[in-house]
Amino acid sequence: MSQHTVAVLGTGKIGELVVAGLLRSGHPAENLLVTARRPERGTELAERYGVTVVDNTTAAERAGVLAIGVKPQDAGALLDAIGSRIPSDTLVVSLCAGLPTGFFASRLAEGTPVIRVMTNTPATVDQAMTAISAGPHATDDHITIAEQMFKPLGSTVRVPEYQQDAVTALSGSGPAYFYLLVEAMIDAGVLLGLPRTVARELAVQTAVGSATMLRDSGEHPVLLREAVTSPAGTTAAALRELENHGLRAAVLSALEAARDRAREIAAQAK
Ligand SMILES: NC(=O)C1=CN([C@@H]2O[C@H](COP(=O)(O)OP(=O)(O)OC[C@H]3O[C@@H](n4cnc5c(N)ncnc54)[C@H](OP(=O)(O)O)[C@@H]3O)[C@@H](O)[C@H]2O)C=CC1
Ligand SMILES: O=C(O)[C@@H]1CCC=N1
Repeated sequence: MSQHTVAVLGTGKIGELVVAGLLRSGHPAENLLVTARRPERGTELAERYGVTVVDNTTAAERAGVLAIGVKPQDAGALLDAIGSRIPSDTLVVSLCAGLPTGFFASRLAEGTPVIRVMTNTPATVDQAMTAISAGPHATDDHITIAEQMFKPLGSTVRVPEYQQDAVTALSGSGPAYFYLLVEAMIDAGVLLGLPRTVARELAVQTAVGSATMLRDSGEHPVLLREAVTSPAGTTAAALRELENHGLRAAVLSALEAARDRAREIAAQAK
């Protein structure tokens, strides 16, 4: 991986996480190019990471691996501008929600390998969940390169591309659902009279402890929940309210809405 020149086109939140992760994993800064729409963003990235800021065309011509980090709505214009400058042996890795690999392939030279990746913001603390799919012309070796890019940021899994909109709904957007729950628990603690700082510490450590148990025990969440739920106890009273208010149905609808939005983004992309 470190021998490849990697360019991140559109280095916003997710692009920056990729840059930071590559550097943390020992990828040489001199083999890393970034592009930014605003000059001040480029300066910020150069100062923070010691990476080289170039324009999109230069990145397209120089990089062996091109990560597309722009919003899906900006990807068409970007590819229309530089697609013809990307050599067909460049590995194109899309980080974009919704867009199928065919969207990119149709704007690239015939034979260019394309991979679709869906990561998430816990990459910040090397706890990302990244799903990787082979698109047109992507071989096992290309997938391995993508895995080497994302393994330093957390876990990776290979999925068929048709599952990527569901992945986006679950793990791509997923951190936001947990943050919302924690936020609501903090507010509820305050409602019950706890100082906000105490409520925050309780809610965050409870989330961290519960997540660690989920990962490390290998137990089904139902069993972990049952172990907390004493007969005629406090937890059962609370869980009844969550079910009464449709938490489970809300989660099902929420993920369907996210999946549908990914499809809509793809349908609207030009
Ligand atoms: N945020 C998340 O949790 C996740 C996002 N994604 C995907 O990652 C991608 C990026 O999302 P995110 O990082 O949140 O978005 P950001 O808006 O933070 O990043 C996109 C960046 O691309 C820049 N940009 C746009 N057009 C160009 C261009 N032509 N040349 C150079 N730079 C350009 C933008 O510049 P400017 O700052 O001027 O707007 C911005 O900095 C999206 O496709 C999204 O679907 C995937 C998984 C999770
Ligand atoms: O909200 C979004 O569209 C992006 C994709 C997954 C997470 N954030």
